[in-house]
Amino acid sequence: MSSSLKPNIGVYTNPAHDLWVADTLPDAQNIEKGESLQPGEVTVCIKTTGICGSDVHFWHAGCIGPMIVEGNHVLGHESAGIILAAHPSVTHLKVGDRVAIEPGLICNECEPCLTGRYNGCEKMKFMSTPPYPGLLRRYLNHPAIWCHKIGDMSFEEGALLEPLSVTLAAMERSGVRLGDPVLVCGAGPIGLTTLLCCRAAGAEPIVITDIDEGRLKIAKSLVPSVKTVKIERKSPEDCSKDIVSAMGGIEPAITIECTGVESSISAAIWASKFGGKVFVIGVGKNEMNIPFMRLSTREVDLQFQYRYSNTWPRAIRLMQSGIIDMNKLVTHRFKLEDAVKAFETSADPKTGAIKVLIVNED
Ligand SMILES: NC(=O)c1ccc[n+]([C@@H]2O[C@H](COP(=O)([O-])OP(=O)(O)OC[C@H]3O[C@@H](n4cnc5c(N)ncnc54)[C@H](O)[C@@H]3O)[C@@H](O)[C@H]2O)c1
Ligand SMILES: OC[C@H](O)C(O)[C@@H](O)CO
Repeated sequence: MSSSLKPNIGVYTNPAHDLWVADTLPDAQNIEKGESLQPGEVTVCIKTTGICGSDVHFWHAGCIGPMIVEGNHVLGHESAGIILAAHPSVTHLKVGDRVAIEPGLICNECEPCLTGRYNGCEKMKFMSTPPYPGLLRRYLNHPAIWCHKIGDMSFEEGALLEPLSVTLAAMERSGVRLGDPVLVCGAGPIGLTTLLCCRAAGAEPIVITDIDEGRLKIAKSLVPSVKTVKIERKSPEDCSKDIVSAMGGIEPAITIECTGVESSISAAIWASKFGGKVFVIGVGKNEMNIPFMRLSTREVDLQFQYRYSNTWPRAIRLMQSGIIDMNKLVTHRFKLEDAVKAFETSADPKTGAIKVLIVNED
């Protein structure tokens, strides 16, 4: 290990909506003395971290539903880096290995954990969801089992495995098949990743919606065959007519909803074919009005996703093979020391930011 580590710094927010970079744990001196690791842990020098909409939300709103920022809180859960030290009990990772970090630490005892759907673990410590500090730091101690080797993949791609994981979980449970007419609502990072996955899965035709023309242009540049619909101030039922028309008169069999906005979910329900499915990744208000009788009389399934489980190995294969290329989603890069600028850029729609990355240049 290097004998002169830089001080460990992290990116914080608090209930007063401040955002700042300051010292954090583990302390660099303790890392150097080899005193900071518990059995099963490794120290990772984090190289790249993506900013997620939820990070911006924790900063601006101070909460997501019941997850509330109550003190000084480190953000970030989309990270990749290099192993700096390993506890002697760790056998499958060594110093110098490049890894992507899965941010959720589970209890391994409850029914969801024991049946492989560990995203349902009630005791999940999801790094960056209060009160568990996030990954936006220079150095991190993390259980080795939640560090996935990425070979020679770039750290940027390693960081993008987390949003890809969200979409892969949705792809698996929504059951998109070859030739399915698919609607993707929202062309943010998750919607665009979903678009790439639906194209790779052979969905056809694919329509993507957004209220922002710029984001629809990016969708078109990623997947030229996609049909785009700019959502105007119309009723959800009228928006659904625009969607079906863009699909060439075909009603979507599956919608992957990536906004969490009530009117968008409703439009997707109105557009769906009899027996179709609206699969909601987006998160939104605690309670919503949706066209219940349309769901009922058209036997449209409404399904939801909460994070992911067992997606990283699959995501790594897709990224490494080039089947999914998310590099074009990266619009901005900032140094860790400039994280405040990075967050301001990510939060400002005028910047055209899609995925903003924070890079530790050590
Ligand atoms: N379920 C999960 O585990 C999980 C994980 C990650 C993200 N999410 C959620 O997924 C959603 C998408 O994430 P993101 O990072 O892409 O967010 P984002 O905010 O960057 O993107 C959402 C997009 O939806 C567009 N939009 C807003 N209203 C719309 C409407 N009425 N019709 C069509 N488009 C509309 C916005 O312009 C934006 O481009 C968010 O709600 C996020 O919190 C959920
Ligand atoms: O990808 C994971 C998600 O962003 C998180 O669940 C976040 O929304 C709340 O913790």
